[in-house]
Amino acid sequence: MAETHSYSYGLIYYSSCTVYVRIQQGATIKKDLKTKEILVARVIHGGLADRSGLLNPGDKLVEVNGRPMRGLEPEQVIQILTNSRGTIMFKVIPNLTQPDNQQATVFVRAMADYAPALDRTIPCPDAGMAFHKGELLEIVDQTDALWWQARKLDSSAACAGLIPSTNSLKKRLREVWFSEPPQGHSCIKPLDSFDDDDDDDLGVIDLKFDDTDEDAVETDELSEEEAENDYTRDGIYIAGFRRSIRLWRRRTQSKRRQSCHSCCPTNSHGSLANPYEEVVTFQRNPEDPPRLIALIGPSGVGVNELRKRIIKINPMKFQGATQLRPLKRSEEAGREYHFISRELFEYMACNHRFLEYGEYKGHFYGTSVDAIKEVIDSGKVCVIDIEPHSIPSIRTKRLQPFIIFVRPPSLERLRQTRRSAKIFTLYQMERSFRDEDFREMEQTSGRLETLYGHYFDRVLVNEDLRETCLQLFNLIQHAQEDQQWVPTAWTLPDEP
Ligand SMILES: Nc1ncnc2c1ncn2[C@@H]1O[C@H](COP(=O)(O)OP(=O)(O)OP(=O)(O)O)[C@@H](O)[C@H]1O
Repeated sequence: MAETHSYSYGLIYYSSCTVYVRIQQGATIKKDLKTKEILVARVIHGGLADRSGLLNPGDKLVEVNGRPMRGLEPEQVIQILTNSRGTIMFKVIPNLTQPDNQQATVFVRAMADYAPALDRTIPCPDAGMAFHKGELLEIVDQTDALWWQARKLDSSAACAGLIPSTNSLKKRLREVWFSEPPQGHSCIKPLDSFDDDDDDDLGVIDLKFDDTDEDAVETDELSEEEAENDYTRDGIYIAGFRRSIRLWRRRTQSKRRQSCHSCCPTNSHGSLANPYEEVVTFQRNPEDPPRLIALIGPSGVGVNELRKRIIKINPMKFQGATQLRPLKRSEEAGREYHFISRELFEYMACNHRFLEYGEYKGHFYGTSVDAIKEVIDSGKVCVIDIEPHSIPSIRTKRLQPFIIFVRPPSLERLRQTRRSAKIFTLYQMERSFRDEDFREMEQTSGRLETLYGHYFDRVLVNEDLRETCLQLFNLIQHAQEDQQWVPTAWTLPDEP
């Protein structure tokens, strides 16, 4: 049965099969279709009725100002209330079999959007509470299997609102998902197919290439041996992201973007599994390994630059994760890369041991979870730059990542601050930024926030490089030392 209700005495909302009405602020009533009696359906947490303690679900509303209620329709009851002036007297027969409502409050992070106004199934749309992905909710009542009551943590509203239970929301998301046109899963590819597709990509790109840029073109002549501003300090090797990895990212960018849309856990299909993620406040014990710091941002925004700078400031405290690749003459095992056989690489890829992997010029490259863990276990803060689709792989109890999204400033500020900056493109190693790069950065940034924003612990606007570096430094400290909301699963003891 659906519910209708009124915020004040004057407002009535109801749907056709509805026999619930909200009286005053904080309760809904319903008509029992068998007995024709008017009952209190629900008491809204924090509302007037709840605070008075006088009304409970199941109470029979016998009279209002001396007028019998039996046989009336809920909207007639509301009309009576609307027309009443001064004190309104309710005669109520209490429901003596109150359900045990002593449940613990649960905190969750919404992993899907919800709009009561668009939900045909909500019993009482006016009592519903809209929320967006990423918002923290305090669930105060779960007595009803289908509809819970919750408050937003960052809201000052005293009154709770109706939200769908996990199962109701899953059902609704499933309906939405089935009504969407099917998406191709281009992400499901055997390892070997990367090479061929990359060549295709290059073909397309070559056609688009602007002649005036010829001098700067390096495409396939890019030196693989070339490290990128890598250097050693105090005997510690400090690496930026290797060019080969970044080139691979560039080459496969369009495909990975597609795959994000069709099968990433942030679309309606993915959130089906867990539309509410239970969370708790968490204070890291100083004795525990540091939390992983993961930077995410649109290409060119400065994620790699920030990461390198932070590590350079204090290489004894911060470190990147060593990547895996076949050994070359000039390289030293365990410095830029760890080296493993192709068989082992494929085995690790199949067993989800990489956060990210790819192939460039016949060589596989990857960042393994073990490499990150190695840094963390050494007591250093591991700072990595990841692609958004890798977020679910790192959101584990083992790594406990603090995810920072690096957002570009306004177009105007980008033009001003990036005058001497060089963009790294598939066609050219380093060229000046153009307006179209800035616009693409802005669009990608918006898309990433829409798709993945609920995973971001903080957003950092990279305007002035020195200032952003300082802010990043402070954020990293905050991640390690201050209390935060994290998935409850991270705090549970390991199963034997
Ligand atoms: N705040 C800033 N002000 C000026 N220049 C910046 C700023 N942030 C980054 N840059 C410069 O912008 C360029 C691109 O930065 P970076 O290489 O870190 O991009 P990215 O986010 O890692 O993207 P990609 O991985 O695609 O290269 C570099 O030349 C970097 O020095």
